[in-house]
Amino acid sequence: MSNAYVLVEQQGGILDPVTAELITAARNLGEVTAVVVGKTGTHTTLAGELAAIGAAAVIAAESDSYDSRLILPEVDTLHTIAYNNPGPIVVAATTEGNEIAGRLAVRLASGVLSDVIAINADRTATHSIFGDTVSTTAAVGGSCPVYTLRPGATEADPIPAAGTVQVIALPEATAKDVTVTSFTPSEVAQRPALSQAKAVVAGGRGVGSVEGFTDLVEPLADLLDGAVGATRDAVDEKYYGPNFQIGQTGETVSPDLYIALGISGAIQHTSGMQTAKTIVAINEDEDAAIFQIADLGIVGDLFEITPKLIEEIKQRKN
Ligand SMILES: Cc1cc2nc3c(=O)[nH]c(=O)nc-3n(C[C@H](O)[C@H](O)[C@H](O)COP(=O)(O)OP(=O)(O)OC[C@H]3O[C@@H](n4cnc5c(N)ncnc54)[C@H](O)[C@@H]3O)c2cc1C
Repeated sequence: MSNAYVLVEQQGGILDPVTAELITAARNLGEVTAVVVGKTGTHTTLAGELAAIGAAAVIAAESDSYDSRLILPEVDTLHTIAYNNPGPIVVAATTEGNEIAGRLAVRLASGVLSDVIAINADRTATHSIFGDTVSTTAAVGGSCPVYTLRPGATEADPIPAAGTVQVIALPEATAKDVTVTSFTPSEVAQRPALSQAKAVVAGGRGVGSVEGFTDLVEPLADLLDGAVGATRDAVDEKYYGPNFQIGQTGETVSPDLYIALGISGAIQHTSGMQTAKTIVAINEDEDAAIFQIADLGIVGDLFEITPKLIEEIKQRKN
């Protein structure tokens, strides 16, 4: 049977849920080998989970110096493995994943398809383009085609597999490596990450101020155990941080529930959230474009409606 490689997304030995999506998508291409690149011993906490979500084999390339290196450990490892035993490679379409994919494709003389939403058995892949209004299918050449898969686009379908572990040496850093000399972790939010949240409450320019976010958007998100998002205009107005921007030039989210407060529904925003399962919009303009994709639309003043909604949810929770 043909094989496919998946680069495992993990932080300090904790598996990122996107890995299950990568394995599900890669299964169309063949038996999946999950590749763990990290600090010495990382695979010991991950191997069982990787088998449970469908890795037929796990290859771990680990080194004590991993934390002080960027990108090249993953590129070197996947290059070595795929050079010796060619097969398609699937990584997450993150900033790092896209860079790894580009470098790998050059080294392996294969094509790369970025930000795909599905991978097909014939090695073609599906893109969603023009603000997610059109789907296209693209083919890619080479014996080790590289795909970056958009997080949240594929529903994880874990089918347990053998997960046979093999540990290989991670080459030590050379003069080509970027070495991290100091590291300050970013502040960890109490709320779930936007890309993983089951519920997202997003505010737009209509929220009107920083206080609009802290008094209305955040409390509603917290009641739903959800994440907070924002439009670019809300970010540009400095109502909320740029890390929370949703849309073409921000995050793409696919939650079960998306609540849009004071958001007009510009295509650059909706391209990042229109795959949400249920969309609720509150906007005082009945012609706002967001209502075209909303499952439930409320025409009215968000400053009147949101506090009532918060109160109602609180009462039902008690
Ligand atoms: C290249 C490019 C990339 C872009 N990328 C992104 C992106 O990634 N993400 C993104 O979001 N945008 C992006 N944009 C910007 C996008 O085009 C829109 O300008 C933006 O999404 C609009 O944000 P908004 O809905 O908050 O603001 P507006 O369009 O100004 O809408 C505000 C809405 O709030 C409503 N409102 C006002 N007051 C109230 C109230 N009291 N109660 C209820 N409703 C009220 C209004 O009726 C209005 O519909 C991009 C633009 C370009 C050109």
